[in-house]
This record gives sequence, structure tokens and C-alpha cells, in this order.
Amino acid sequence: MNNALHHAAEQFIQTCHQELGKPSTETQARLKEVKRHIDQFGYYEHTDEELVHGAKMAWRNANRCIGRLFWNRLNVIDARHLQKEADVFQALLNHIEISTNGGEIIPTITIFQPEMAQVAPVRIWNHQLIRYAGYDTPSGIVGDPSSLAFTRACQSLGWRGAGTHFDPLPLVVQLNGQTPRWLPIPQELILEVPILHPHHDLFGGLEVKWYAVPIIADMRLEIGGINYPAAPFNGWYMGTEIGARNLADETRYNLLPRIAANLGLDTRSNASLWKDRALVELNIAVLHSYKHHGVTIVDHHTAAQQFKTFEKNEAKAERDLTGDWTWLIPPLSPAATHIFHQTYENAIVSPNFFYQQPPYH
Ligand code: HEM
Ligand SMILES: N=C(Nc1cccc(CNC[C@@H]2CCCN2)c1)c1cccs1
Repeated sequence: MNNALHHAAEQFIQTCHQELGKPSTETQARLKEVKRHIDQFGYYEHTDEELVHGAKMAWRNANRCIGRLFWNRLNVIDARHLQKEADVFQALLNHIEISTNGGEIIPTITIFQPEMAQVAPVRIWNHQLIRYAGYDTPSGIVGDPSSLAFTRACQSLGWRGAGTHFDPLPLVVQLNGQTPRWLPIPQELILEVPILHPHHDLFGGLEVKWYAVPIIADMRLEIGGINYPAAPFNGWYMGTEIGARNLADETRYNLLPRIAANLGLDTRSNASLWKDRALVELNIAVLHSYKHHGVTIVDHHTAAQQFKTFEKNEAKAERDLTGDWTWLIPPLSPAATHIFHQTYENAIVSPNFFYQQPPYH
């Protein structure tokens, strides 16, 4: 075990220090110190700058992320010293407030204490800090079907939702494998955007909205062999995530039939491409609404162009680009982007983000 950690630590320290332009004397001294610490305690602690740069490297290595051009502008919040529930909740509310920034979204990551023994010191049960509940009712599913299991977990902890299609779920935090605690997010901290099309009525009477900031809270951050099981991170949305998946998928909010009907499209034949027309108008509405409310969002064409620049920057830096084509292509008009017509090596480079076993079932 320690040999693997030695090697991972050495790889990271060398690359990190080289990228930060540190003199080799300092790197050698740091390597010796880390080696000694691992031999004595079985782990080692990252310095502040190793943590900051390591988190940025993890974003840069995220093969499925089209937004990596801005990897070096990540706002890193060091929360490794927090031990009490109240402080962890406060740090999560702080993350929501700081990253939302009134709509001018700041890509941010908050890093809680690393795994030392086997039990994770802090685990966040939420998939995203802000997400809508899903309820199984006799007249069908209300809210986000993706949230059914987590909503049930929250209810078993005593949480009760209002029962609407857009009930923000509570934050759920578990310390050292003990009983998880939950905390509702103050409504004033949750910036939301009403979705409206600039020219058409897409939804009839139905009020449709979505939250401004996607904050992934259930992935494990690995840096130099050290694991951080709680390291929530946010960027801004690419419009298709909301318009082509969250509001469009049949197993999500499934709005395409309703939109087609309101647009007077012929839904009896596939060849009328009514689904495609409904998709395009919904995505126009999403981009228009976020821009109208001053909330950062990127369309998939601009995002692809930014990714092209990232590809060029990485080549200039003489780093091998890795990527997962199947996730990098946008779900709407993929062949209209350069990504579709290129191949990417899906090798896993550390530091990186990984899935982990959900802490509830
Ligand atoms: C700044 C704006 C950003 C945009 C527009 C963006 C866009 C995206 C999109 C569209 C996906 C695919 C998600 C899906 O299809 O469900 C993705 C995946 C991902 N992004 Fe980014 N991203 C951004 C920032 C970030 C940041 C700040 C991080 C971490 C520090 C990050 C890490 C990741 C990871 C780890 C994945 C893969 C998730 C998985 O495997 O489930 N991204 N990104
Ligand atoms: N724009 C974003 N989107 C994003 C990024 C990573 C992961 C996810 C959620 N992906 C899971 C969903 C559910 C199945 C397929 N997509 C969204 C960001 C979220 C956090 C930082 S950027």
C-alpha cells in the first residue's frame, strides 16, 4: 500500500512543482519530507499550493468535461480543517453563495478533509448541492425522476418537501460514518431562472424554471494518491444539459410532447421532426432566459470552440490531451461541432475526479 502511495505522491509532487516553476532543490526537499511522512504515518498532507494546483490539474484531466479551457481559473476553498457538522454545513452554504455571485458564476471547489483510515471523515449525500426532489405519487412522478432515491433517503431522515415539481432538496452531510444530518438551503441562497421563449409560449400554463449553479457533490477528488471524498465543485451550465437532457429526457421532465403541442407541430409522424423542432426551441428558450437574468451559461457551439482552444493550449504545453468522445459531443447537433469529427484518447490521468459508491440505497 505505502509503495503505491509513494509512487503516486512522487509523480504528483514532481509534476506539480515543475508546473509551478519551483527550483529542483525545493522539489527534492519536499519529496524527502513526503517520503518520510508516508513511512511514519501512512499518508501525507498537501501544502496549500499543492492542493490548489492539484485541484486545477484534476479539472484539466477530466476527460468528459468540455469546459476545461478555464482549468487554471478555479477558485479553491480549503476546508480540510473543518470537523464539526455546523461548520461543514456553513461551508456548503458559503460555496453556494460565493459561486453564484449574483449570477456571474465563479467556478469553485470546496475541499474537505481527506480519507485517512477507511472511513470517509465527511461524506455529502447530495448528487448536486442544489437539485429538485422527485416523488412517486399515485398520479405519476412529480419533480425530477433522477432524484427519487435521494428524495426517499431525505424523507427517511425526516425531511418533508412541498410536493411541487421544483422542490430544492436539503443538504445531507455524514461525518465519520455516523447518522447523516440534513439542513434545508435558505431559499434566498438559491438563484433560479424562469424558462421562457423569446417569441413563443412553449409550456402553456406550466411554470418551468431551473437553478443557476450546478454543484457536483458526490465525486471523489484524488491528488497524488490522497483521496478527498467530499470536494463539491461547480462551473456554469452548457445550455444543452438543461434544454436537451434535464427538461427533455422522457425519464426526466419530458417536456417535448407538451412543447410540440403548444407549437402546433404534427406529432403523428416522426418525419415531421417535431421532436427536433421542440428541442431547438427549448434550447433557445434556456439560453435566452439565463442571459436575460444575467446568469452565466454557454451554448454548445461556443463551448466546443473553447474546447478547441483548450486542445491547442495543451498541445503548446506539450501535454497529451485525453478526452471521452462519448461525453464531449453535445447531445444537440453534435456533428455541427469539431469534436464529433475527431477522436480522443480516453486515458485516465491523475489528479482526477472519480465516482464513488453512493452512501445510501
Ligand atoms: C466552467 C464551466 C464548465 C462547463 C460549461 C462544464 C461543462 C461540462 C459538461 C457539459 C459536462 C458533461 C456533463 C453531463 O453530460 O452530465 C461536464 C463534465 C464534467 N466536468 Fe465540467 N464544466 C465546467 C466546469 C467544470 C469544473 C469547474 C470542474 C471541476 C473542477 C468540472 C469537472 C467535470 C467532471 C469531473 C465531469 C465528468 C462528470 C462525470 O463523469 O459524471 N467541470 N462538464
Ligand atoms: N456544467 C456542469 N455539468 C455537469 C458536470 C459534471 C457532471 C454533471 C452531472 N452529470 C450526470 C448527469 C446525469 C446522467 C448524465 N448526466 C453535470 C458542471 C457541474 C459542476 C461543474 S461543471
